[in-house]
Amino acid sequence: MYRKPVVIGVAGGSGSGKTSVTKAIYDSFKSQSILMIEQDYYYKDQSHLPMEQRLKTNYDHPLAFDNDLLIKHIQKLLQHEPVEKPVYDYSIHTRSNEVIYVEPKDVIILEGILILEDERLRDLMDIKLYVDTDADLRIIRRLLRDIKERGRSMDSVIEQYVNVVRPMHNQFIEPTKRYADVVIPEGGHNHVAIDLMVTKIQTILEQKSFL
Ligand SMILES: Nc1ncnc2c1ncn2[C@@H]1O[C@H](COP(=O)(O)OP(=O)(O)O)[C@@H](O)[C@H]1O
Ligand SMILES: Nc1ccn([C@@H]2O[C@H](COP(=O)(O)O)[C@@H](O)[C@H]2O)c(=O)n1
Repeated sequence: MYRKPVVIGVAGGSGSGKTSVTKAIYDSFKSQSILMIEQDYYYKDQSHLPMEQRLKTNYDHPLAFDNDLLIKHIQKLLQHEPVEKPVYDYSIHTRSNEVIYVEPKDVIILEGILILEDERLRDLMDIKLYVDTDADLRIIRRLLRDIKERGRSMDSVIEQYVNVVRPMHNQFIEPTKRYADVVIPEGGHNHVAIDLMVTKIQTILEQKSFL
């Protein structure tokens, strides 16, 4: 006998605060059974490509992601089977050799810029969130984070933002807001929205029937 997991999707532009929101929800459930899956970890494997080729990839386009593998993994977790989640290394623009063994849990949070773009992923979700933060704040946050944590230079972050991130955001990410059940302004420090989400997830968990 087991309970069907609750699946929550958290989308939003790069630097909007998706990871912060996801972590805040995760931390509220620590005593319970919860796991996070980052769509970034499911960027297509590029280990067969030379570095100069990897630098040219458009990482903000839906085709950059291996959603088939992500969906396969979610379906396994929904059937209470474990999966081996890939690990992504931003400094080499491909997956690392590691994998993380992930056990099924009662709550699964899926987080990523384009997590609401694929209808097959949306169909697996019980709740869809979109973290909505103005573009000026997003680029400032991204600049600081990518230099500190992702091994990038200021020039490369700005060049990528202007030529790729911004146009792809407007074409593919922002339009997915219409699929969201809840839009969370400003991201990780919106404690009211996070508390409301935690309460809602708890209610769904209690309502889910045992199979
Ligand atoms: N509300 C906020 N105010 C200030 N900084 C924030 C806020 N939310 C997130 N950040 C910071 O901005 C950066 C990007 O946030 P993150 O949650 O990683 O965004 P995303 O996952 O959407 O790219 C991180 O360094 C994070 O600490
Ligand atoms: N090799 C890569 C892979 C992805 N990116 C950028 O990451 C952004 C998504 O991550 P967030 O945590 O910011 O949501 C996305 O906008 C890609 O441009 C990258 O720079 N290099």
